[in-house]
Amino acid sequence: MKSNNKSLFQKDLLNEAFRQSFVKLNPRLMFRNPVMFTVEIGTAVMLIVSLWTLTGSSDQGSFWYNFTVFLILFLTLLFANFAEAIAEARGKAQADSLRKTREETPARLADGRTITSAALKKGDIFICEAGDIIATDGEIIEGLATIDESAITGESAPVIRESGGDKSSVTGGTKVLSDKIKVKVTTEPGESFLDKMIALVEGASRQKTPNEIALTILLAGFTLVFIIVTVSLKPFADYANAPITIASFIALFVCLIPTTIGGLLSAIGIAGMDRALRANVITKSGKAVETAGDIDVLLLDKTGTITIGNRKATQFYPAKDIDEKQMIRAAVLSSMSDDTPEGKSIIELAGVNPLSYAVNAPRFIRFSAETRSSGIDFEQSRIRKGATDAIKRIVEKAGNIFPEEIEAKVREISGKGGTPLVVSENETALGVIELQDIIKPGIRERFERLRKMGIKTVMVTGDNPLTAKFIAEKAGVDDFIAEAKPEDKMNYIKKEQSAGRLVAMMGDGTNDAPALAQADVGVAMNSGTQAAKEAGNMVDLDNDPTKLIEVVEIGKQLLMTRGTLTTFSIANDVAKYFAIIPALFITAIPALQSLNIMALSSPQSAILSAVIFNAIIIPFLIPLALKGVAYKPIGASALLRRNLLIYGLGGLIAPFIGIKLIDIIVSLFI
Ligand SMILES: Nc1ncnc2c1ncn2[C@@H]1O[C@H](COP(=O)(O)OP(=O)(O)OP(=O)(O)O)[C@@H](O)[C@H]1O
Ligand SMILES: [K+]
Ligand SMILES: [Mg+2]
Repeated sequence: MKSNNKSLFQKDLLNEAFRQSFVKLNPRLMFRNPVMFTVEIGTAVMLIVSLWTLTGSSDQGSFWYNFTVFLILFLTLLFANFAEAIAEARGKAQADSLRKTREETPARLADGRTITSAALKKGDIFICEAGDIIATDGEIIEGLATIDESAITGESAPVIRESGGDKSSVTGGTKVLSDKIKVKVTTEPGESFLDKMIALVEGASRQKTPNEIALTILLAGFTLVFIIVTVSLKPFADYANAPITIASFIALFVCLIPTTIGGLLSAIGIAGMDRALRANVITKSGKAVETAGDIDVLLLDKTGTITIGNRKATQFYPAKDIDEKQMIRAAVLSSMSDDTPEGKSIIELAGVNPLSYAVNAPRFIRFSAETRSSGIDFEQSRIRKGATDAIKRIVEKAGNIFPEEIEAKVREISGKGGTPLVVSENETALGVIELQDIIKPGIRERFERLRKMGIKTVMVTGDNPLTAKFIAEKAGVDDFIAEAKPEDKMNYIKKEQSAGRLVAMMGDGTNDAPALAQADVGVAMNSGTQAAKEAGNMVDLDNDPTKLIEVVEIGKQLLMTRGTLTTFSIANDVAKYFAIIPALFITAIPALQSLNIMALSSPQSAILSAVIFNAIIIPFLIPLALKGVAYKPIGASALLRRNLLIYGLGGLIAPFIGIKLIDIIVSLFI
């Protein structure tokens, strides 16, 4: 997607949008937009009035005048439809490029048969080797491979995906560059990640967000009020003996109601999701993008998010009376079937083949974020390795003493930001393994930016408080939670939410799924596990944990664009009253001439100029609606002041100039 960033108005998109502008005139579609729907009724009435004047009746003015008003209103409708259509067309173009990625590919099953990707069902297992296109979404159950994901991310650097751990997901349409993997299908045909995304970006499943619905209702309310205002002018005009033509009534009404925002509202929403997609973030709903704009707290994982995530064993520290060989044996045996990066790195550091230790009928205990330990049972041996507090509990529960020198070593390793893993055999502590991880470069600056936006960052980790503190300070997060189990993350989110705060969370592991689901904005990494991706409401194709910063900016930009264009829309109607009201009453009440501050040449020219301005302001603002107003992290009130000045004052003044200029041109013709 990054690779085919399109310019705002491409020729094929324009053609499609042009066609859709007419299709959308269908009153049944128009009805969803109350402001433009009333304009459509006004347009129809003007067509009837124009035809009526052809019968020779002259009290409504000439055919050409009435027909011109009709044409301008018709154009207003087309412009509003075009705004929505061009926003949708841009989404469709993205869908097409995604669709290319999803083309039929052969899949080689584990039993040697080859079938087409469309026939793959959930649970099937297929094999991919260097050069193969991965047939559909799945999880690697065996092996490791470098994969080119540029088809979906536009990023050409290959990525590594491997079984076990939190980087086991593969996406259909991506290409294996080296090695061989066994993949278990995780989706039913037609429901793959790409299928869902295509439906989404095509707008098929786009629903109005609650904010958008609220604004639509508000605008409908405005429209109703102005219908009453316009209608109540009638007795007033009769009393003043100043008959008002239907064209004048409708022109006044259309200028009074907020047509600018009414015409651009839905384009603004579509463009927001589109911008997220361009940032390589797939959003399951427009609501998530908007909510992101209001986030107060951001929860981040430590391992893999703030740090690179390949925690590597760097040193074995045996306890006082323990032989190093004995400790290494226990460390290696406990990692025999531990395919986490931690487990693999322990075997690597030991440099021993685990099979060289003969063990009978082993039972492996896999690592879980719940127990924070892993290990092996065989014959008379129970070997465990894990977080200090987890192992300490095991040791002390059996009535054994947890050695002081191990406690000291643990503190020392943690104090430097390393992760200590304590090894025990038969409930006796044997020593400590030091694991190290690297803080991602540039992360501090990114957190600084979040702080300027007023967002609190909280690091959550299963690691001990000392390690957590070290990393938190180094990375520059505002707060941290240590020794957190999966439900702790979720409970923290609940607590913040009950205090009225909106919480975002990024995660990739299955253990993050409950928290991702609970968060107001849950962003899962595309490389993450299937459970994480299903629980969140956004997926980041780039697997960049700091992507939330961009998502927040896109959300803020969306909310701001909607707010400023609403302000603009209402402000820019004021000049139109000054154009139309004097024009209506000028003959009956000459005193109203003083309101004609633009010195418009004639009543008819004034009315035409106002409706022309009202129409062309919509296409004028389409680029702004699609690109969004510029976001600057300068604090909410400064931003509001700045926008009110530009769009409020600008919206007030611009039409006085615009209408005057149009009047000069129009007066040449009438
Ligand atoms: N393979 C493993 N075997 C045994 N213990 C482990 C293993 N991997 C990690 N641990 C221990 O379990 C703790 C919790 O791990 P977990 O993956 O839940 O959190 P984390 O990786 O520290 O933090 P994050 O939530 O940021 O991923 C780790 O801090 C470590 O002490
Ligand atoms: K208007
Ligand atoms: Mg982890």
